[in-house]
Amino acid sequence: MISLCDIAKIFNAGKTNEFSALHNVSLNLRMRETIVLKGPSGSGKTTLLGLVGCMARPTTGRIFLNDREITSLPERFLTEIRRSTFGFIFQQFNLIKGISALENVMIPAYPTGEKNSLLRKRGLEKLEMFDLGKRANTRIEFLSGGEAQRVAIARALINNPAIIIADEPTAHLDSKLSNEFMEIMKDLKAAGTTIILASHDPIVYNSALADQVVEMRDGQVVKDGRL
Ligand SMILES: Nc1ncnc2c1ncn2[C@@H]1O[C@H](COP(=O)(O)OP(=O)(O)OP(=O)(O)O)[C@@H](O)[C@H]1O
Repeated sequence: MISLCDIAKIFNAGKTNEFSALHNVSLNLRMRETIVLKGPSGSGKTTLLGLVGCMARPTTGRIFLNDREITSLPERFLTEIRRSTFGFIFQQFNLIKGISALENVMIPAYPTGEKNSLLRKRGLEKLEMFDLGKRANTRIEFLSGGEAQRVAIARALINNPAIIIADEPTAHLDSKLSNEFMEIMKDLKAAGTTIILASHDPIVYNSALADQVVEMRDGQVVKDGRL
């Protein structure tokens, strides 16, 4: 279970441009389920994903990951939890041009300090999961949109995360690729992965995959429904 207790996030606190991005947010997210954060642009979805994924800390409130309070942990522990527990998929995939699909997939695993040959093997396995073994040495800019999407998912899986966090993953995809993305999420869920998606795409929030849909507006949860 991931529990958020009375979370607030204030940017630029004490300055003239102080902004309250999240307030009074309390949520329970169950492991092995699929949770969708839904809401208009600026409602706080990305900020919330960042807190859950240990990329930032709340200004006030506490976050528990499987009963361990993570909010007050020193930075090096947060970094370790982030690396070992979470896989991230970003809106425009954030793949690095000029290097190969395989090198992109390996990037989140470099800090583990594992031998390069082992990392390459692991990266290839992930690419092969998505039928991309043949494209391993192809530079990112030569891949199709669908291939790039699957490389981004393979990269998120390189450290075998228990939790996948995806921020507007279908925002730049056509309906066919969006549905393909959800099919891949379905397989990951079946394998026991917890999936947290932020999206205002009906293909995502109306998906049968969603166990919980959290609706956000102006930095607050306005609806928290289990389906
Ligand atoms: N580092 C920051 N400094 C100041 N304000 C920020 C910062 N990050 C986010 N915000 C503000 O917090 C609010 C919530 O942003 P957030 O990105 O979480 O919303 P969102 O629901 O994910 O929107 P989108 O769908 O457009 O990504 C926005 O008004 C944004 O401008």
